[in-house]
Amino acid sequence: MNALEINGLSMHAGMFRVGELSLTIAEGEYFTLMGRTGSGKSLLLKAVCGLARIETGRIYICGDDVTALEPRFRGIGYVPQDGGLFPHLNVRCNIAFPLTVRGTPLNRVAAEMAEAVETLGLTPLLDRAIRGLSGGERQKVALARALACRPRLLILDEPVCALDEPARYEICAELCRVQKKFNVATLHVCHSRAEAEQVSDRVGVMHEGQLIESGVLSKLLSESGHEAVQRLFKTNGKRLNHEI
Ligand SMILES: Nc1ncnc2c1ncn2[C@@H]1O[C@H](COP(=O)(O)OP(=O)(O)OP(=O)(O)O)[C@@H](O)[C@H]1O
Repeated sequence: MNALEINGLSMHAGMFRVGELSLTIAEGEYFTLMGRTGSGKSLLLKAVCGLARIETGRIYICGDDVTALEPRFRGIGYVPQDGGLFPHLNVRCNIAFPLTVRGTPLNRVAAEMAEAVETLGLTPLLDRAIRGLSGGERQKVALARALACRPRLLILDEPVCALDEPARYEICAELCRVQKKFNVATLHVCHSRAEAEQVSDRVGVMHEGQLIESGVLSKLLSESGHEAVQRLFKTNGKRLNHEI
């Protein structure tokens, strides 16, 4: 069974149109979505999360049709670009937040979040305020929060874009390790070929609202005849590790 299946999705925002677009991500697969700025990646993520209205198509998560479901019932762990942490809550309360809003009994919250906390080495930070954490620590907290509810699909929107290069590498290595440990299918938007090479099983390329190519990155690099794909990776490859 696929972790995510999108069939014939179309939507628009202002004058911009996405689709029709179909995509599948297998159970446990790490899928990276790339594309020039403004190609529609964030709109697609919002549609999958249930934060934007679609016009046609269906979205299935682990076989369940979630097209009409509210975001909180879709079983998605979402890490937005800026981490989206609550500055007035400490690390522990940030990670616990999705469990408490789903009504997890208070005496079960610590146990439910323990694996995510331990896997990401966050135990020493639990009582810290969000202010004062490093960028990498914030990203780990955001990731632990997304994993605490044991999502069926993890969605990461440029999760390391605010970090310097060594920190990006470290957090991406951590992402791979944690993703495998939780065996959670992952949809990760990024702009860096180096990042995609480090984490992905497969890569998809969006261009002007369409998913124009998807596959193993090395194959896309050597075999794709699509001009937009070649242009994307040519620019990206020359300035490896830099955003386009
Ligand atoms: N609410 C909106 N109203 C009008 N236009 C929108 C709206 N949201 C997005 N767009 C437009 O849709 C297009 C795609 O936006 P989107 O944010 O999905 O791009 P992206 O590929 O995620 O870009 P980036 O890599 O820069 O984050 C852009 O031209 C954007 O201006």
